[in-house]
Amino acid sequence: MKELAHLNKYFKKYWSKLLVGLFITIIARVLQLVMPRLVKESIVVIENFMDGQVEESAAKGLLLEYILIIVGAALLSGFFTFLMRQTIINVSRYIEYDLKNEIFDHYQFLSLNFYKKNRTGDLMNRISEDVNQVRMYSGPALMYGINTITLFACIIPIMFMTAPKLAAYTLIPLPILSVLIYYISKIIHERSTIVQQYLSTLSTFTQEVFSGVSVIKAYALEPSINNDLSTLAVEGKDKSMDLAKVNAWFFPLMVLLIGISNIFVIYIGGKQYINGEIASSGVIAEFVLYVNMLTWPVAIIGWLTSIVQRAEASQKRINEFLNETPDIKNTVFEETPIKGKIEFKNVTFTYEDTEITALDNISFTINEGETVAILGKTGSGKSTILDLIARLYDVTSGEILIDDTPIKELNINSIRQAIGAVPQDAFLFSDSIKTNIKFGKENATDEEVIEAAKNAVVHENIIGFSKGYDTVLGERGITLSGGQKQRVSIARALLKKPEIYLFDDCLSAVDTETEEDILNNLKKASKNRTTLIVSHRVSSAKNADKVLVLSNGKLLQEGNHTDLNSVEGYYKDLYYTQLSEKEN
Ligand SMILES: Nc1ncnc2c1ncn2[C@@H]1O[C@H](COP(=O)(O)OP(=O)(O)OP(=O)(O)O)[C@@H](O)[C@H]1O
Repeated sequence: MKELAHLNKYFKKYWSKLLVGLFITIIARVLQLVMPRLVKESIVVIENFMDGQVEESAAKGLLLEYILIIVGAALLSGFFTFLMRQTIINVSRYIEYDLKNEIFDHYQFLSLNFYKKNRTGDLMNRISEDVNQVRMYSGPALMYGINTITLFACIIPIMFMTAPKLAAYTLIPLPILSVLIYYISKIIHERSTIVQQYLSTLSTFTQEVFSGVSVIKAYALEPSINNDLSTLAVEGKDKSMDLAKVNAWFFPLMVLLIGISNIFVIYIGGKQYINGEIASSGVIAEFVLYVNMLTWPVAIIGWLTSIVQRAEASQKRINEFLNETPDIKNTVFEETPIKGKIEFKNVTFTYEDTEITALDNISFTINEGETVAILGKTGSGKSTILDLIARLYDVTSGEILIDDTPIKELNINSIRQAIGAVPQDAFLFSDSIKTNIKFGKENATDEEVIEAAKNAVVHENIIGFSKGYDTVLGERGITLSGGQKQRVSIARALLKKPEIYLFDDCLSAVDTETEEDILNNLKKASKNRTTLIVSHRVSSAKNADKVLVLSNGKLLQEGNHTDLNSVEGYYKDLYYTQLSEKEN
């Protein structure tokens, strides 16, 4: 229960509703007790009538009175049971809502490293499946727990007061039922976890197949994919059958044990009645009803135990993530406006997971408003520089200064708000083009969106779609070409009008002519704004104030186009190679 203590703050939050639920449950169960007692009284009345102790009309009157009370109590008990669910189960839904929000908020707060260490499926599972297990504890388990305790507390003393020996014999099979249900629930849980795992493997597999359907068709992989799928499906079916087998034991066992308890009541009660140890056969009927009322709560003890164990395990998994702290910590809480000067001082950076040193003792300065192109072979560390400026990672050694202040002494939100980043793999949400562009500035007007799209040279493409800017993208809509995606992503950054632009190889999928147009527009749009353009093409570097050439994480060359073109080296070679490619 140590892990589940995390939920206590929520129980405290909703304590008044839970207290009301507790009272309602007690009332509902007490009302339920009216029926067995009055059934016994009715039989006593019939026995007395048979013995001639009561007149027919008086007996009929009493029976009618008892029937009406039983019906009234049953209706009231039903109504209170409804209220019980409305209070306690509703509280568990509130707790589920709060817990999901808490986890989601925490996820957003964590650094990129956390997402690299953990698989998306795992993140999703903890916020959905695990929270669901925990909800079973905070709702149904709590409700049935209170229910069971109340029923036990009321029925068992009544039984012992009415007929102690009969009560003792009748209750013997019930703990056995409880233990059996506990073991069966445990096996059911183990097997259903395996079935769940198969289902999730199957859905991940099919999801990947659907996403990569073009590759599968192009390589005619359908037969082998079908084979893999049917192997997975057959294994999943076998596991489901295993689960169905134990599930099938659950109710027959319950019925068997209730039957045994009933036989005890009738046999021992019957003997006691014959011996005169109990006054009326009505007691036997009363006890049969008690046994039936107790069976479900007794069975539930086993079920509750396994629910609590499962919830504990799920909450442990949730707590593991909730206890994660972000690697990148914001220690400055007031806003720190950014102008745009960037300085790298002997920066070395090694990725924790791969232990690849992406940047090795790099130093350079970019003045406010300057445009800098970063060139270099693939894997030379260009994107890493941009990630470090956005403080997605902290440097391993050395220092990054923004506006002459160490980056760690600046508010992390202020830094990110001052940045308009266009990543290498443009990511667009399954929403309209307009919403995707407005991601950069939520309150932007339509005119501003159009202006940004024009500067990114994608406006003509957008208005070519029948729904224009309202065209929905992604799974629910159309698929943009690689170049169109990149340009929508550029429009998003331009709309933001940030102090620092970070363009990460974002023109790789557009033709050289469009690239030229975009670069000209960028020049205007990014005037007086610090701009870093990572590229493989010299065309992106020609107009830059400065060019940085990287090789294996080291700074190989630094200078402007003219400087670098006048010395032998990577830049000049690249320039002439690309020039001759263009001419050819
Ligand atoms: N998230 C990451 N985790 C671990 N290693 C990484 C990560 N990103 C990059 N690397 C490694 O760091 C090195 C530098 O990568 P980086 O992406 O900065 O290069 P790049 O110059 O931008 O390459 P490209 O031109 O292909 O985009 C590479 O060896 C890469 O494998």
